Amino acid sequence: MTKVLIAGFAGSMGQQAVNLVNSLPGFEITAGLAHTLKSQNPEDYQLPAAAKIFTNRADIPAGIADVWVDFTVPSAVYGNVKFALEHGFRPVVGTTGLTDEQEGELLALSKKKHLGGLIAPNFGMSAVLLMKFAKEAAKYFPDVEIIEMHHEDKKDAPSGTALSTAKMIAEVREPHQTAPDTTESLAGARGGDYQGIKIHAVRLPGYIAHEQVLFGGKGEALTIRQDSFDRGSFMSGVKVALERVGELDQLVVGLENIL
Ligand SMILES: NC(=O)c1ccc[n+]([C@@H]2O[C@H](COP(=O)([O-])OP(=O)(O)OC[C@H]3O[C@@H](n4cnc5c(N)ncnc54)[C@H](O)[C@@H]3O)[C@@H](O)[C@H]2O)c1
Ligand SMILES: O=C(O)C1=N[C@H](C(=O)O)CCC1
Repeated sequence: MTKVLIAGFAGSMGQQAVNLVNSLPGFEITAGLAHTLKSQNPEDYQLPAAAKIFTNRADIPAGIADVWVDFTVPSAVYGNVKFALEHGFRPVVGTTGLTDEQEGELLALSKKKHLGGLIAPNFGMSAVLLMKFAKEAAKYFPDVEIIEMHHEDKKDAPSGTALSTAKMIAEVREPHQTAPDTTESLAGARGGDYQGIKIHAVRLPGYIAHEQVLFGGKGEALTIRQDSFDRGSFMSGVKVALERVGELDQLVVGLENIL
């Protein structure tokens, strides 16, 4: 039986992960980490009655779980993953907001500890395919902008998926600015900039998670779009990660790298 700790179990994604792990043969939730809680009864969050709830990660004993699933907040994720690796938990991380420098430090720590894990900015198949297709398209259409659209409760901007998309595109094109002479008469009108790739972040009620990658060429354009209409759509990727994480001997970034 693989023992699982879920950090952020009371949140929107945490609750999806709880339901997933409860339904998976061979896996059991043994612990949960939360920030603040209305109830200390695990069953109020669909956790098994025997699961231990923690509100301070320093209290979590090594050995209580094999895998640390993280759907928390950008401000907590680096400390959580570092703690997980230092205490022998294999991290499966959906929380966004890690910097390149933080990812590099965590990768080095995972190698030192010979402990595998996965950091995936998006567990949805449509987003993984969008990123792959966008990287391919950028070889032929190097002028590109990204529009990501999310619910109004999202804490970080741009989304982890949009940043990953930009990084993958940047691998196959020369860094350059499209329309470099544009003057912004309203600050921020041209969006954020990753190596010359503009990223626009939309936050609106009713939305869940969506992304468009717009490519422009001479007399033609290509638009690639994905939509996550339901948070349940991320769970097939989390399931793959749970099943594969035991085979990894270091941290891997991107679900596409374990499919
Ligand atoms: N990788 C993916 O496919 C994917 C999909 C959706 C969301 N996300 C990301 O997952 C994260 C969570 O999203 P959400 O919609 O569930 O958010 P949410 O706000 O609904 O849930 C976050 C939970 O984390 C808890 N929390 C806050 N600080 C904590 C800490 N220090 N330790 C433990 N728990 C803490 C909060 O109390 C809350 O219950 C975000 O970073 C989001 O971008 C990733
Ligand atoms: O709801 C969110 O928040 C999401 N965050 C991820 C991101 O930042 O890319 C993935 C999609 C949902």
